[in-house]
Amino acid sequence: MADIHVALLGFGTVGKGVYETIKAHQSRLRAILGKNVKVAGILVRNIEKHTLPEDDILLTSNFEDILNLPKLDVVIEAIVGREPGFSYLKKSIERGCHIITANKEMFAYHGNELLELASQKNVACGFEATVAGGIPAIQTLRTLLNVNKIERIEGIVNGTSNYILTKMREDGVAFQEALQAAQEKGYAEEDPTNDIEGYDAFYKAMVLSQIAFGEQPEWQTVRRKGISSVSNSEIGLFSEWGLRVKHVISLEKGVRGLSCSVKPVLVGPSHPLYSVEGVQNAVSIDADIVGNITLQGPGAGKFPTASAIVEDLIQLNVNHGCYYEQEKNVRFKKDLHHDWVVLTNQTHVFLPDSIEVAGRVKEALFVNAKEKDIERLLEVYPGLNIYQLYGQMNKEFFKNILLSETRPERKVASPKGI
Ligand SMILES: NC(=O)C1=CN([C@@H]2O[C@H](COP(=O)(O)OP(=O)(O)OC[C@H]3O[C@@H](n4cnc5c(N)ncnc54)[C@H](OP(=O)(O)O)[C@@H]3O)[C@@H](O)[C@H]2O)C=CC1
Ligand SMILES: N[C@@H](CC=O)C(=O)O
Repeated sequence: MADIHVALLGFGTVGKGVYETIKAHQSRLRAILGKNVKVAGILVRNIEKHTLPEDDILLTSNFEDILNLPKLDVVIEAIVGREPGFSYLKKSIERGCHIITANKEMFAYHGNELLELASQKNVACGFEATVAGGIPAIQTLRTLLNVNKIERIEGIVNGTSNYILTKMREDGVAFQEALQAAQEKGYAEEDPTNDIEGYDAFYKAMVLSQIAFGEQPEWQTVRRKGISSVSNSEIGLFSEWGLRVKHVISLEKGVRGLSCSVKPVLVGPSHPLYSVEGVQNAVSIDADIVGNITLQGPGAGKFPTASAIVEDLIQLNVNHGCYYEQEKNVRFKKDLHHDWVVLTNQTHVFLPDSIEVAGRVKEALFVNAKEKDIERLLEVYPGLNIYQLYGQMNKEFFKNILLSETRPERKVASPKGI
């Protein structure tokens, strides 16, 4: 039986997950592909760190050794950052290899160029693992929603942030402790700045935007905020009110063109993202024919990510080179009003008439306003913490908050040991 020769660039959490998955599922892969999948070479930064269970795999820190392998069909990239991943994948395509990547930062910058080059060279490019770990969001958009026009995408796409926020709320642990646990579990990047400051989610939003809308918003117009400023006391207060802090990306065509935000928001129990907890991610897609589809599953980690990559391996053959680029969607919607919670921190805040106050509880103002009015407010009062509210700000909502406020002892989760 013939072999498919694969090279792995990177042998960390993801690379090892792919290797072990290929080994453990060889007979299934053989049954689907009619070929054995053989790992022929592995590229790492520092070979001293690694030992391989098989002798016939080339382990190297020199990419040229990989390119010079006598037989090479697919190059799977799971290293960190824009370079050298991009250059390595370009060279792999030029050699005539199919490529698969998990590297969202690199793909947000260079995805189009790689897809174009792959199509010229008649090879395929898989990138399922770049967004939301094991959830098949990319293939759903790429191959299953072609007649539908995508109107809006909303999602929790960073496993580390969701894991940290859940741990802080459920166990009262401090931010740093929760982050360390996420690193130990292989969810967070080696340098977790991208995870906690919202860059990782931003890159994933750009990849989604490209396939859903055929374009990306101007990067500098995107409001990006991570979770590093969310405190245990805020989480405790919101939790008393029945609300959860979630880090959410939102992509939509509005009157001001394609808009995108990446930020922590408040989610009420009636909203589908409320129950997405721990390392789970969710991608919620609104399309004109089908309506809403919400995909939920593990958003990071060794095997969920390996699952996305190995499924891409199957798609290379089944769906060779298929890439449907969404036409630029020219649907315009009204600039909508949203609900927001403004934590004034005792600052006296003057609100313009365009911001309607629905309620006030102690230092929190509950308002209804357009995003641009909130942006203007933040320009005047940069110190305010403002959360968009997902869920309904109705009578029941305020009744619950007022009830929680009149309870004799208010318990606010605080970091352990503080
Ligand atoms: N962890 C996760 O849950 C997910 C990660 N991803 C993405 O997958 C990629 C890999 O992530 P992960 O496995 O967690 O990262 P790790 O830090 O665990 O592993 C990175 C691997 O890449 C190798 N490497 C780094 N730089 C170079 C270089 N310049 N040349 C050759 N090899 C290099 C490292 O070599 P060495 O071992 O010698 O240091 C290591 O084996 C990242 O882009 C990440 O964003 C995507 C989805 C989920
Ligand atoms: N660090 C990322 C890994 C998956 O993309 C995350 O936490 O989501």
